[in-house]
Amino acid sequence: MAGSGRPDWPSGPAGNGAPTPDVMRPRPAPVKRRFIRHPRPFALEQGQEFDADGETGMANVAALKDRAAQAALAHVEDGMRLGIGTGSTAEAFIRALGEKVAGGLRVTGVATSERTAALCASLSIPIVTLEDMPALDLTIDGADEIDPALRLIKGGGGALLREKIVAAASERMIVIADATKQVETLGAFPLPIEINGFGMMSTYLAIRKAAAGLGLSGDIVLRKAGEGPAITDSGHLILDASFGRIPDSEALSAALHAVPGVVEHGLFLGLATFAVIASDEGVTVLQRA
Ligand SMILES: O=C[C@H](O)[C@H](O)[C@H](O)COP(=O)(O)O
Repeated sequence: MAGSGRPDWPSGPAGNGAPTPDVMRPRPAPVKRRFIRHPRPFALEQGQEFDADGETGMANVAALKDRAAQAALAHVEDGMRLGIGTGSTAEAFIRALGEKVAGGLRVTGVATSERTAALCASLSIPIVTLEDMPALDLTIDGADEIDPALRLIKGGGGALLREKIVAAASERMIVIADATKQVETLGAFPLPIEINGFGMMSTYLAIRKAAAGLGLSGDIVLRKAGEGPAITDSGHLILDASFGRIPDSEALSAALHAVPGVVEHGLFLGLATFAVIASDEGVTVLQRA
């Protein structure tokens, strides 16, 4: 675009004329995870890979998710108002909850995504909206990363906004995870940032600047779903920011919230009451350090 001072953008992915800068290229599908999150307690070599569905080095990851989900179920009491999370670990919990409900447990849930709402409906778990039931007793949800202070990265499944609203409306939040999610410092998992589609390039640049002010850099990419951008349940876009290591999550959270166009980010700070972590050694409860 000669003379405008603006680079030439390819045509927009959002169907609204919004630009697609090179830096916002799609993220490759995370088929395999490199084992960098937590060297213990598994009998894996540092750097060894395992399949996302859990074939290497420790018991099937899906089985660990089930184990964490079952342990969390013990905290669900008759009559509770429940926030119900999103993702594969949350789905293990929902299936276990469905069996309890079929056996007579009475709960009323608020779903953190359309996907979760559909699964709950298929299992006859009663679901209402957060407008109908704005205060909740307990939310149970998964996470992408958990640090020793129970700070979380969430949003790998794109549900961060509703998940955060629901968690904040709950008296307690229990995080369920397999032990690969434990990290010393957040940031190996790209941080999801939900943004409004309007002015997304300006928002992207402002995020870069805010992060640079905290000494953070790295790729920030627009999440894709097939050929087009991934659209959240609330109609927004997601940027995944690979900062690598986030030494001050609170400062980054505040800096991101100050950017117009940022709807929410995947740093969950001060929301988790405790975490139920499943590994080959069993289930441990992680309290805030
Ligand atoms: O948006 C998705 C959520 O934050 C999930 O809870 C998170 O990505 C963890 O998902 P999973 O249990 O599938 O690893």
